[in-house]
Amino acid sequence: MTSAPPTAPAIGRPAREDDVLVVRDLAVGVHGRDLVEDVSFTIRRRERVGLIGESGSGKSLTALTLMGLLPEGLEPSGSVRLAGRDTDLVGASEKQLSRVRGCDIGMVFQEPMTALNPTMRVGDQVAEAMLVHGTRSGRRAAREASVALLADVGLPDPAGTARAYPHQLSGGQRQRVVLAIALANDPALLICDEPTTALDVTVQALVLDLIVRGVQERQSAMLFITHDLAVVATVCERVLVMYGGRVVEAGPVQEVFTRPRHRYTQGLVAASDLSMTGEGRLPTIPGSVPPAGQFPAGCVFRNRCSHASDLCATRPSWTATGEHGHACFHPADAAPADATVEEAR
Ligand SMILES: Nc1ncnc2c1ncn2[C@@H]1O[C@H](COP(=O)(O)OP(=O)(O)OP(=O)(O)O)[C@@H](O)[C@H]1O
Repeated sequence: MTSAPPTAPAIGRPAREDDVLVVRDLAVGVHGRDLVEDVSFTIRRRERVGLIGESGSGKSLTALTLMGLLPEGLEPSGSVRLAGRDTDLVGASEKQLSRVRGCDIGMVFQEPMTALNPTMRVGDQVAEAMLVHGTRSGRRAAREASVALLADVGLPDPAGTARAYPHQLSGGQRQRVVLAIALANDPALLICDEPTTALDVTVQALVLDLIVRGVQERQSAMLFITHDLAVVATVCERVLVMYGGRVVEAGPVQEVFTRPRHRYTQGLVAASDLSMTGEGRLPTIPGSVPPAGQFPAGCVFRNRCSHASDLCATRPSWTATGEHGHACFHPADAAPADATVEEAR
């Protein structure tokens, strides 16, 4: 077994040339307490990574930090680097960040209406995204490309849809417009935060399919935030599990979901649709997520964990076998670790 210094668990893999996003020791603080802490991971080209955890785990704050969109008063620290950009996105100026957003990083959030301008035709909004970042020269070329892109995301009558205002479209159609805008400049990374949660169940699968197709065609990487483990199992190859503002487990989806090691992940999987057998009720994780700043010291999950011992009052180090790592003193199904912390980073 190898162990990390208790204050800085490493989550990730060896650095590689095809790393698109490298996040190191990311934290988000407010009034002297950390809402997100020690978050480190990498995403490679074409890789689709899920970020899961209950409400209040720190998923959205992590994503907002990557894009420089944290609300006023929240302080990021650590480092976020994108392939091809010299600047660290943590601490970058608004000018630098706005070049990255919409060009290197595309974004799809839960509620499409908040991402769209209600007073502008949707075709113009897609064209604008291309013009702002200079990937199309000339309004006419951008307009033509925007209609093609609206067709690409499966909108019927793309030329007619381009002339519509957001309120004239259904929720699923609006989210497809947002996806078209997010993909307009062939981003290196697409970040999706619960992109289908607000949609009618009948269109959820369609939008998921379009998202996956969109990133595959552009060879983009994706970070996909959701509560829904079944969705992660469908669209992602790798998963990060967050709890209490930290990543507690990470690895290939199939491995993490079939052989979870952290007791929190084990609870999430048992309580998810993945465990649905058609009989009886799913178990739940005892207790609830504490408010930010009220997680226990040491292992953040220990006050809800039936395996917790005195050891858990100290911070568990990050332990990895291959690409599957966890931070838990009493893991389930623990194979012997084979990676030192430096190797795992
Ligand atoms: N502006 C803020 N000021 C203070 N605390 C905040 C702020 N924004 C979020 N938090 C707190 O930080 C913690 C993490 O929030 P975050 O939104 O990242 O969780 P999440 O895992 O994305 O949850 P959900 O799935 O519900 O979106 C929560 O306890 C939340 O209340």
